[in-house]
Amino acid sequence: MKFENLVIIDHPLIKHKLTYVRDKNTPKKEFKELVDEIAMLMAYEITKDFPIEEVEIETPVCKTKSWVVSGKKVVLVPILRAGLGMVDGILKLMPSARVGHIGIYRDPKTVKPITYYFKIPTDCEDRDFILIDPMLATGGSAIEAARILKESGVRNIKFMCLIAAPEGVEAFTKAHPDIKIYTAALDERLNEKKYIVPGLGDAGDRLFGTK
Ligand SMILES: O=P(O)(O)OC[C@H]1O[C@H](OP(=O)(O)OP(=O)(O)O)[C@H](O)[C@@H]1O
Ligand SMILES: O=c1cc[nH]c(=O)[nH]1
Ligand SMILES: [Mg+2]
Repeated sequence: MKFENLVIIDHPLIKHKLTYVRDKNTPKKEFKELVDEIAMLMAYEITKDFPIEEVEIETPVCKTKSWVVSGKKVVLVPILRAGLGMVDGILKLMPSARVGHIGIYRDPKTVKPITYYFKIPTDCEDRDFILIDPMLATGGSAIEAARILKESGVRNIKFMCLIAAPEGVEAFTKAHPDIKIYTAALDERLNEKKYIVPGLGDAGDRLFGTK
C-alpha cells in the first residue's frame, strides 16, 4: 500500500534502536533513552527543509558570511503522555523550539480520543508545528490533535511518530491530507484491541512504568 504523504525514515541507527524499543524485555530506562534517541535522529531528517538565511559574522581570523535558521521558532507539540518521551531528544537539536502540549487518551472501551489538556504558544499563525506521538494506531488521537491545532489557527503542521499502522495512516491522511506523516516504521495492522502489530506495546505505559 502506497501512502503519498507518508515518509518512512530509513536509517540503520533508527532501525537498530527501534528493535530494542520493540523488544518486550527492554526495561523502562533503556526504553525511554532509545525513544529519545530515535526522536532526535528523526528530527534531523524532518528539519531538512528548514529555511536558512545569510548573516555576516566575524571569526577570530576575519569577517565572513554564514547561515542561520530563519523564520519564527518551531513549536513541538507532544500528545501526552507518550509524546513526552520524544520531546527532549528533539529539543537537543533545537533547544530554542517552543513546546505546546495536548493531553489525549483513548477511551479503553471505544478507543475514541478523549482530550483533557491543551496549551500552545499564542502567536501560532506563521510558526511550523511538529505534532509528536510515538504511535499512530487508529489515528484517532493524532487526527483530533491536528484538528484542535487547526482550530486554534495553526497552519503549518507535520506529524511525527515512531510506529504507524496502515489503518492510522489511511485515516489520518483522509482527515488531514495537508499534513505530512514522518515515521520510523510502517507496521502490519491493528489487533482486536487496536494495538499495532507487531508494534511495541503501550508506549505511555512502557515510558512511565504504569503497567
Ligand atoms: O491512533 P490511536 O488509536 O489514537 O492510538 C494512538 C494513541 O494511543 C496511545 O495513547 P494512550 O491512549 O495509551 O495514552 P497514553 O499515551 O497516555 O498512554 C498512544 O500514545 C497514542 O497517543
Ligand atoms: O500499539 C499501540 C496502539 C495505541 N497506543 C499505544 O501505545 N500502542
Ligand atoms: Mg498509552
